[in-house]
Amino acid sequence: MRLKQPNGKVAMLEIRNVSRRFGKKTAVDSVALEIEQGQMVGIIGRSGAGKSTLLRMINRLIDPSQGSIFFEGAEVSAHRGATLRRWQRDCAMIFQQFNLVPRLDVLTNVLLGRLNHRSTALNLLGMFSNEERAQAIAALERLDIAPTALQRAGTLSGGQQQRVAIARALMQQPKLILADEPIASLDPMNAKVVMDSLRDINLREGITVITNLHTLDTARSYCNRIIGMAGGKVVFDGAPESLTREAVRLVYGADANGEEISEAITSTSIRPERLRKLESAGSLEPAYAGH
Ligand SMILES: Nc1ncnc2c1ncn2[C@@H]1O[C@H](COP(=O)(O)OP(=O)(O)OP(=O)(O)O)[C@@H](O)[C@H]1O
Repeated sequence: MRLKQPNGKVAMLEIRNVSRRFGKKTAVDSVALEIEQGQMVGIIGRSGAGKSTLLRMINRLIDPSQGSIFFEGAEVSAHRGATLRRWQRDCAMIFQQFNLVPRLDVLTNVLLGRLNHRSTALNLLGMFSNEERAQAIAALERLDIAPTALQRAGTLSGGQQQRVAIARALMQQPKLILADEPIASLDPMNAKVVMDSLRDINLREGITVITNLHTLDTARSYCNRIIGMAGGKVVFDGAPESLTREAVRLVYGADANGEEISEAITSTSIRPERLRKLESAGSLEPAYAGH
């Protein structure tokens, strides 16, 4: 059965009372969410709040200890074999550390996004059609990195590697993109390029994007829905405008001195004015200023 949202729309992704335990530790605790097609969702929370574990369960990199996950009415958490591979094709994942094959060239890395679309025999032969190659080049052009196509992926900067990972995700022709801290290893300028690319894919193709973010202001700037997690539970779920100071405190709690966590601490900000302030305070290399 597919649940109707309060606005009458049908939820595309339903997470029904999902929990995940690791030994005695409950990483995700009875999470229930419904996400409509086309949303750009940011998941925020302190380190250890359960954000990665939640994304990994959606993609089935790990299994829930309890509860179930549905996508377009089918129970993702029960998929096995070919059905599971199809789901992992429909649900592309982007990681903080890019997860490219560094010794392979960029074009081949992007073509790897097609693997779950093809027969095992074709994959063993390692042959890609001209059409697939043209699609891969188009994906690289879209991300403005086509000139790197024949370079080894490992020689690219972090920002370029993440763009290759996004191009590879596009090659999967996914219905959903999950991004696990996609900008946590990037400088502010590259972080902006990567977030702009994800937003562009969300807006132009209508692909749902769910992304874990360490930085509150990035979630506010790019997402139309923010989910706040603390201690494995969802403690906030709403539009960026309703993420009040009180809600932020609920998500991030208090620091060791009992003081409220300021928004600056949860921010690497990709806004120029903040960069200038950080630079003049001596906490940022001048090279980042002006982006
Ligand atoms: N494979 C695992 N084995 C044991 N404990 C785990 C495992 N994966 C996660 N945990 C624990 O589950 C909790 C939630 O971890 P998770 O990585 O989901 O948090 P997070 O919010 O994504 O944090 P971060 O932002 O640091 O990645 C943490 O206490 C973590 O130590």
